[in-house]
Amino acid sequence: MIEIDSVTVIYNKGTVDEKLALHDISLKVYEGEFLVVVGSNGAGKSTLLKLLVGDVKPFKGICKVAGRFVKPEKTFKMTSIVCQDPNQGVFPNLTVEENLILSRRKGLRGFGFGKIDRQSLELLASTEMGLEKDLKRKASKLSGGQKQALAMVMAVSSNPKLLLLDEHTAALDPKSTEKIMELTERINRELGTTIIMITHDMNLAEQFGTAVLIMEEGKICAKIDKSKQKVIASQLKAMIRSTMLTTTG
Ligand SMILES: Nc1ncnc2c1ncn2[C@@H]1O[C@H](COP(=O)(O)OP(=O)(O)OP(=O)(O)O)[C@@H](O)[C@H]1O
Repeated sequence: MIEIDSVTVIYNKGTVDEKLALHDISLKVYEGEFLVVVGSNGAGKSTLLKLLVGDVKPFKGICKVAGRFVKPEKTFKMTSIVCQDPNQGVFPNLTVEENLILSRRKGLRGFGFGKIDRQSLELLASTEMGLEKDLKRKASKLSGGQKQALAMVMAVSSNPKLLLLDEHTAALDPKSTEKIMELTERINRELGTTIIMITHDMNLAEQFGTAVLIMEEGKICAKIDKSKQKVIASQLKAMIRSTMLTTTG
C-alpha cells in the first residue's frame, strides 16, 4: 500500500531556516494495516503524513501509495486526512446532511442534491452520538466529539484506500475519545481502510492498531508489529518508552 524508500525531506532548503525533517527513512505499510505513529514533538510524524498526500516533496528517495508516485492531484481521491481540530474537518455553516453529501462528492461540484449513502448513516449511528437523528443540524452547533465523528464519516464517505489521522482525538474528552477510537477501529476492520494514526497518547498506542511506528529526530527507530512480535500491552508500552528514551537521551 505504501512504499517509502530512503526518503529525506528538508524544509526551506538553502535558506537560514533550513530544517531536516525526515532523514533517509524507509517504510512499508501493507493494505489493511492500522499503523500508530508515536514520537516526541518535532520527530517528523506530521511531515510523514504530508509526504503521503504530496504536501511536501522528498529531497531524495521515493514515495509511492498504491503503486503510484505521490502527486496531490492523484492521491486526492485515494487518501483522506483528519486533523486534531474538530472545526477543521467540517463545514460549519452546512448541516450534517449537507456536509456528508458534499464530502461524498469530494467538493468538486455543487451540492444540495443527492442522498446520504447507507454506509455513512450506519457509521454515524454506530457512534451513538445521535448525529443520524440530527441531520438538519448545522455543524457549528455540534460538540467537539460530534464534529470529529462527522469529520471521520466524511473522510471515509468517498471510500479512500488510506485514512491519515493526525492526533484526531487530542482535543476530545475521554468519553468522546473512546467513541472516536471505536469508530476508527470499525473503519479499519469493516471497510478495510488502511489507517495511519499519529498520537501522543501511549494508552491509545498500546490499545489500538496492528503496528506501532516509533519516530525520533526525523528517523524511524522501530516498527513493532503487534501480531508478529506477540507483545502484550504492558510490554509494548515499555518498548515504546525505552526506544524513545534511548534515542532522545
Ligand atoms: N513548514 C515548515 N517549515 C519549516 N520547518 C518545519 C515545517 N513544518 C515542520 N517543520 C520542522 O520539521 C520538524 C518536524 O516537524 P513535524 O511537524 O513533522 O513533527 P511532529 O513529530 O509532527 O511534531 P509534533 O508532535 O509537535 O506535531 C520540526 O523540527 C519542525 O519544526
